[in-house]
Amino acid sequence: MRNVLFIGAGSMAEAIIAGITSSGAMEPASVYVMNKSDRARLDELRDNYGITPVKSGDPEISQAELAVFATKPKDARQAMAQVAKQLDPSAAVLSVMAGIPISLFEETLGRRPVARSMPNTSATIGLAATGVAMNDAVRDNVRETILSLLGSVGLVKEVEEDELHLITALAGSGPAYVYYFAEALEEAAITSGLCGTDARDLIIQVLEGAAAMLKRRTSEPSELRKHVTSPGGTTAAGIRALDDAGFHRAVASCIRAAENRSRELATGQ
Ligand SMILES: NC(=O)C1=CN([C@@H]2O[C@H](COP(=O)(O)OP(=O)(O)OC[C@H]3O[C@@H](n4cnc5c(N)ncnc54)[C@H](OP(=O)(O)O)[C@@H]3O)[C@@H](O)[C@H]2O)C=CC1
Ligand SMILES: O=C(O)[C@@H]1CCC=N1
Repeated sequence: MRNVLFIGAGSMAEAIIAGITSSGAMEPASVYVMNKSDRARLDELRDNYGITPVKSGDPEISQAELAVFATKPKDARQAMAQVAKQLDPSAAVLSVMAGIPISLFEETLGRRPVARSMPNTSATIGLAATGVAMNDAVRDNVRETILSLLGSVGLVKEVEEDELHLITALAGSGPAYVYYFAEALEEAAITSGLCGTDARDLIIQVLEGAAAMLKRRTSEPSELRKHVTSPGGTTAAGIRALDDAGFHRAVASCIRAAENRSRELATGQ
């Protein structure tokens, strides 16, 4: 892929730009970025990553082989309209927007290869967990390019388009749940008397250690939990308190609410 155009220059665009430029998947100068109006933001991305800011009407738009749509879902139609006349008919589309269906790109930008993905902000450090669905105009070479581009910023699973709602709830939003859990742990630790720095350092190490243990895949999560839980001990008391507070129910509601919201976004709500 020679030239990639990002339409939208917010946190998700930056996470992917950081990932693909630092991994060497793309030459920074071949990465073009446009937004709605925030020129200072484009300059910041240029200074940090060496990418090329562009605006509507610039010739780079018609040179793009891949257009990455990364605006908020509510701005999707306007963003498509902004480049529709200039995009080359053979340019492929990669969307990272929650809820926006492949069919909307086909209707607005004409029949062309479209991949709809759901990465997450851990793309910044090459650790995204991404789901992607593609239309049948995507040929093998474009599929490989898209999978390798997304693969350069983390793990990628090719899925059916309808599954992306659940993947958005689980993996797109997922880092926020972990940060929220970290916030809650830190608040509890500080309230109970630990200093902020110690609490933060210990929590980060707990999360990193537990993720690394899970990643070895030598034991099920429930087995790993049992190894920590001595009968009549502290962990059992803590888990009982989580269960009494409806932990499983809360997590299930969280995923269901996020999945439902993704389905609503697909209908323009
Ligand atoms: N944040 C996350 O964790 C994740 C987000 N996503 C998806 O990524 C998308 C972007 O989210 P996020 O990066 O957080 O959003 P941000 O609000 O950070 O960024 C949105 C960007 O879109 C630009 N924009 C708005 N309208 C237009 C337009 N008409 N033409 C060109 N650019 C436009 C904005 O420009 P300006 O500032 O000039 O208005 C801004 O650069 C969303 O659809 C979200 O669902 C997916 C996975 C994870
Ligand atoms: O909250 C959102 O809508 C976006 C999609 C997944 C993560 N952030």
